[in-house]
Amino acid sequence: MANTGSVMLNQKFDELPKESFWECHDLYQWEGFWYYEDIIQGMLAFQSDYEALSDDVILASSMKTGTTWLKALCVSIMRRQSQGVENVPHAHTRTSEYDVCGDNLHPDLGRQSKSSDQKGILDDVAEDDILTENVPHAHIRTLEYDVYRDNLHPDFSGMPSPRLFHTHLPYSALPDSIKNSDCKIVYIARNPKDTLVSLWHFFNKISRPNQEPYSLEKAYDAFRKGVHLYGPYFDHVLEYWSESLKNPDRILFLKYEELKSDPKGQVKRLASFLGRPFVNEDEVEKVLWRSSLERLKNLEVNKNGVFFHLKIPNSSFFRLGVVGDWKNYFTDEMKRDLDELTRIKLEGSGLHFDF
Ligand SMILES: Nc1ncnc2c1ncn2[C@@H]1O[C@H](COP(=O)(O)OS(=O)(=O)O)[C@@H](OP(=O)(O)O)[C@H]1O
Repeated sequence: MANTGSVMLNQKFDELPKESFWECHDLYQWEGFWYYEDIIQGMLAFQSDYEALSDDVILASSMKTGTTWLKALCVSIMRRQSQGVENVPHAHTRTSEYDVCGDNLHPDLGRQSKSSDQKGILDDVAEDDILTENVPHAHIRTLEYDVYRDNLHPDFSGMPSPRLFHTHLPYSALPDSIKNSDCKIVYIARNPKDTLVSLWHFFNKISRPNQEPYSLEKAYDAFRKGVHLYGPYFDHVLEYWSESLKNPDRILFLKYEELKSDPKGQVKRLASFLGRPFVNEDEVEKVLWRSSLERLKNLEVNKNGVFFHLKIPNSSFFRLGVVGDWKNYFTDEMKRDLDELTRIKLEGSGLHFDF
């Protein structure tokens, strides 16, 4: 079955539109969006195999829009001790590390010891604080990549509910099983200019570590045309935006910039949507601190660990995390042009990014 599928797919790949990405990867266009070949294979397996449960939570995002932060927030929210032991899905994120994908993957748990320079940060470490053990991506897996790329029928049977997963796929590419279920989806979007700058830094770091950086001008052109991993960015954002308008109880649409400007308000909104409202302000503060960039990037596991699935340093997921970093890179013309493209693409949708 799997072999037949991959033979058919190989034939199909020859017919797909193909473009180079960062001059070191091939991207294929599948139903309007651009992916690596192995991601298309993972996506097809995900689409045909995944059976959504009504209490699943699917986090979704285009790349570099706040995925790592959203995963950290959801891990922290779902594991809060104040919910009572029976409500805390103690093992469920950890289950995704071991049971879902098999435990032959040797996750780098990197459990740390307290060295004097980390002491301030690690004073906060508690039993329920698994973010100290591994990068947020290892706790909430990206389905089409970390789960289905190497496994056509992963075994989810040991996983307590609610199950938390993530996907970078556009809404149109989600399995029908998710679209037709009551399970919740949380999408995070970010303004296109910072998204592009973040994407540019990330792929220069992971794909061209010993080469000249891919120029910002080329990256800009590719982003503008929508030819980037999981692009076009605007189509991705708009699909989830319009679904969230149709179905606000099922799809929560967050913006990175709003999480930055009103962290407490937005994280309360997120916790309530997940069915885990906070009982007091201390809890809100704790979740925000545990998930903060400042803290995460200084944890030993994120400074020196490697995300075994992508074989890239955990540190590459944490950089500046500010709104408006594009101002340090864009020319006036790039700003004008991308703002105009954004205006055209989002016109009439009700969605806007004022950053
Ligand atoms: N905890 C936390 N808080 C705030 N911001 C954070 C956090 N973790 C990561 N980041 C910043 O998010 C950017 C990475 O985006 P993603 O996590 O979506 O990347 S990925 O798609 O999962 O590879 C990247 O943004 P830039 O700094 O602008 O590059 C990260 O620095």
